[in-house]
Amino acid sequence: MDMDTLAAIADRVRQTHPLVQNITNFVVMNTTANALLSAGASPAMVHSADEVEEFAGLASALVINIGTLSSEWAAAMKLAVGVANKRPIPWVLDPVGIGATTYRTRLASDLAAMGPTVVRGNGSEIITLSGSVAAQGRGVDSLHGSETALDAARTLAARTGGVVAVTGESDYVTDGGRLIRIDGGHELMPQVTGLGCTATALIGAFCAVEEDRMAATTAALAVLAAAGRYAGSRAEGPGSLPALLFDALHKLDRDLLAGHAAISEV
Ligand SMILES: Nc1ncnc2c1ncn2[C@@H]1O[C@H](COP(=O)(O)OP(=O)(O)O)[C@@H](O)[C@H]1O
Ligand SMILES: Cc1ncsc1CCOP(=O)(O)O
Ligand SMILES: [Mg+2]
Repeated sequence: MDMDTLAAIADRVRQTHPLVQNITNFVVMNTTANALLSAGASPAMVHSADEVEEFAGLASALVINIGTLSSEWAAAMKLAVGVANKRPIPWVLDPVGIGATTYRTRLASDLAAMGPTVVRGNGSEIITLSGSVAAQGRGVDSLHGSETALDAARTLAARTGGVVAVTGESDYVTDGGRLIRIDGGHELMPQVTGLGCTATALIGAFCAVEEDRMAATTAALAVLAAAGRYAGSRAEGPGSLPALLFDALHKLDRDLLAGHAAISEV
């Protein structure tokens, strides 16, 4: 997978403005919408059970993020996923904070059993969702480096039949067989809430324009890694990072991508 291929996927998002439906958490709605817009996609935060199915009939991709759950939202998520699977359109699962409570763990497992096109989580979330060990994690932040979740990621991908991405200092993407590593980003990124959710939403947008889900997921994470490194090196701290990150996503081209992110097949 070369940078030209990945940059071409990013260009396609910019040219076609895919409509991305997000059922996501209250904390990150604004950040996620701005990141999607900066990358050229068209975000819509639509979560009421009264309209999620109709909207999923129009969207080019669906993002399901369990960050701030309630039973009403959980029901709406399952309705929207039902439409996504039937059409079909790609849908991406972010199991935010799985392991923190029994309810959250059960819902994330139910959703994973519905066949997400891609699951994206941090190390602790992917380890817990894979079910290889008892619930891990303390909240929404990871206690595990991404490299410690690689076996779990492969196991989970084999079970869902889709792609699994684990993020952290390095990001990894697997379909259960191949494993791709993405380097870039910045140490300030985990100090800003919502950048994992941003990664998940970008994966949704990129899957809307690229059938090869390994390539789409790698491209989305490489774009965020490059924009994050570029923005992080110019930021004074976590306050200014989001604004600089949106600017970097907006101006990202092949050279910025190749100069600030690295891809390798592991
Ligand atoms: N130490 C780090 N150095 C560079 N990039 C990082 C680091 N930690 C996280 N990132 C990046 O921040 C984004 C969010 O990842 P992560 O923090 O793992 O998600 P979450 O917010 O869900 O825990 C990803 O693009 C990831 O590559
Ligand atoms: C802090 C918080 N609490 C519930 S959802 C959420 C946001 C988590 O976002 P991310 O995992 O992208 O940092
Ligand atoms: Mg997260």
